[in-house]
Amino acid sequence: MGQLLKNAKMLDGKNNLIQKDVLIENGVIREVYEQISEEGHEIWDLEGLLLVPGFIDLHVHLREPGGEHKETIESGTKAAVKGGYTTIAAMPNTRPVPDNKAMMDALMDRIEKTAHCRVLPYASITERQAGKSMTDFSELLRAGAFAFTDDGVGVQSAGMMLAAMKEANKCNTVIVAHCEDNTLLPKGGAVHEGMFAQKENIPGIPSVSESVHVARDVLLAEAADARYHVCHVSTKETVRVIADAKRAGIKVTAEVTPHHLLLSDSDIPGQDSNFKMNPPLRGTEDKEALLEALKEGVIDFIATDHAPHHEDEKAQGMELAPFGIVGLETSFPLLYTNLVLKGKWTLQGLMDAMTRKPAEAFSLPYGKIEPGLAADLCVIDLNRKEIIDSKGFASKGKNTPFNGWECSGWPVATIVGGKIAYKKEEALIW
Ligand SMILES: NC(=O)N[C@@H](CC(=O)O)C(=O)O
Ligand SMILES: [Zn+2]
Ligand SMILES: [Zn+2]
Repeated sequence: MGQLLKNAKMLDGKNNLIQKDVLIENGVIREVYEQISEEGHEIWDLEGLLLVPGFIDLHVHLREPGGEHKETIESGTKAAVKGGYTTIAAMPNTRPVPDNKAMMDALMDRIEKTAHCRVLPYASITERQAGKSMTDFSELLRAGAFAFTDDGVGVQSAGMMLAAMKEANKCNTVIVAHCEDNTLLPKGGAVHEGMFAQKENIPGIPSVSESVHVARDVLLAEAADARYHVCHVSTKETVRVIADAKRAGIKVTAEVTPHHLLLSDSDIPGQDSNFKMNPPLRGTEDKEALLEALKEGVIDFIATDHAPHHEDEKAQGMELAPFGIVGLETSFPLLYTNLVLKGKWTLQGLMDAMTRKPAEAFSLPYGKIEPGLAADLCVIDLNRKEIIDSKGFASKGKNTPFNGWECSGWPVATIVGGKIAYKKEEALIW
């Protein structure tokens, strides 16, 4: 017996909505067709709701181990499936850092036991992410590492980055980079070096602290012939560097967050630490350049950089609070409402940036609704309106700058490997 999803609206790849049935058997998509016979199958009637591939978020902080007061693999993946995600990649800035086989084994075990969706664990590039000595890539890959990053800090030494890229090339893996040159950071920098920083007299983080690292790294990637990915692009200069690198044939991909697409430093209402993240919200010109870059494919996909922190930590005020905001439970409704419904982008473009594109960039067998692929799916009610209220989040992190925003387009069911991982009962008849 299979599960037959009836009357689903699906995107056809060209931004048209078409009605199809989807048959799942043993967790795998068996058939996608206009009308599939109901005989012998369990029927899930979607009544014209949108059926899409489960979202993929390759930049998530789950905080376990060591930061369980902020988030756990359990709570973070619960937030993920509520947001429509079926695959997420977990950043290694935990305590301890997954920088050896024993740690990676333990992490894989926790994922296996507690995760509600697929979790791909990053290993660190350097031991303890200290930037000094490289981890054992092949051993970590054998233990299950997805790719390598020191996210949370930039790899300061060009020599170390080049060595890591050469090793990545040998091991057929990807270097994923948080780009930030510490020598360009002011002491206590908390927001973008721009209007808001000036007005509030807060030390500003300059755009060049990001772009100079990206410029360095694409040249290193060229020298090492490595696959290289840029995390959370925030500046127009970074966009220009990536566009140039792609033109030169360098194997670079890049991501952008929902918050950098939707907010700039002019939207920061005052000293509210829910608007403090790294990289910071930049100027409006940066924000516009990021959306253009995403539409043109200079930036490849969207990642949330879900970075939960405890209320008490965030309550320390703009200058002392840790960097980071949550994103898993609000990304699609925010982007659909503020980009698609406002005519700035197509639904197909947005969907690809959250499903097919991240999968292709990292050669993952997900991100499409096709026979033979895992039944990782999300059902969305495009007409459902809700006001964002972090009190209701599944995530332990309530640190969002989007509280009170009214959005349409809420995920109402998420299916991972053919199993229902999340279902909003009141929104569905099945
Ligand atoms: N993005 C953030 O503001 N914070 C991240 C670290 C990071 O992504 O660099 C975190 O771990 O809290
Ligand atoms: Zn980062
Ligand atoms: Zn991050």
